[in-house]
Amino acid sequence: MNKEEDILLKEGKMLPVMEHFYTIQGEGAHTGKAAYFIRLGGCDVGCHWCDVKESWDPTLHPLMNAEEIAETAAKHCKIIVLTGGEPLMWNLDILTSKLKELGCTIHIETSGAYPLSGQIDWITLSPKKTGLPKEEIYAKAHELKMIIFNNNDFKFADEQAAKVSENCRLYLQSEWSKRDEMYPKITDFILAHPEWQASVQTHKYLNIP
Ligand SMILES: C[S@@+](CC[C@H](N)C(=O)[O-])C[C@H]1O[C@@H](n2cnc3c(N)ncnc32)[C@H](O)[C@@H]1O
Ligand SMILES: Nc1nc2[nH]cc(C(=O)O)c2c(=O)[nH]1
Ligand code: SF4
Ligand SMILES: [Mg+2]
Repeated sequence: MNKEEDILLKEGKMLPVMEHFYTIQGEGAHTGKAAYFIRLGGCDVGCHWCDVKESWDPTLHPLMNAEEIAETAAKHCKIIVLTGGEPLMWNLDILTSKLKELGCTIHIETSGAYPLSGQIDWITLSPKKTGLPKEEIYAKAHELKMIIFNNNDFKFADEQAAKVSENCRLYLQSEWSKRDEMYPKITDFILAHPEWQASVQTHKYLNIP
């Protein structure tokens, strides 16, 4: 990245966009709703099971004008999901203020490993041991979505749940390749701890993006 691009990124005027698409939210509290997804490149959290590793290197994704991407998204629908990669690596101020001006509700999918920026209406926090959330985001999260890859992840889920607000919804989602092994365990866990709910990556069953 050259100096000029670096400045535009810091100001949030340009963002590395890996892909943007209109689909149905597959996970969490808003499952089943039409939403426009904007997937930003760049992540250094390093989950070995990440289902979008192609997003990690931000230099592989074209820089797009933040206001233009907002306009494109808002033409399709009014629920916009910012994801990645790790969307909070970037300054989201310009993108989100344009989306707000266009009447959108803005959701974010984040590990919380970087400081919050922009105007966000719904925060889905999915903490990772390899890059723990910044302390400030716990109180602001609307849903906590813990990925269960192995048995130790139930303990990590409980520890993270102790840090969010009382109103925050709590979800357990199996890591996709472990779903046959982990959903029976998630079921038992939820029956014993009914404050938790199950989240399934429904878009993968529907064969949609
Ligand atoms: C690809 S991440 C991008 C947003 C952000 N970096 C994060 O991790 O929250 C979007 C969501 O997918 C989840 N996820 C990623 N890979 C997964 C997998 N193999 N199985 C289940 N969920 C996965 C993440 O935990 C996160 O909730
Ligand atoms: N349909 C659909 N729903 C999703 N919810 C969170 C996703 C993500 O990758 O952040 C995602 C995704 O990639 N597709
Ligand atoms: S934090 Fe999100 S994008 Fe980054 S590696 Fe983990 S799941 Fe993938
Ligand atoms: Mg996904």
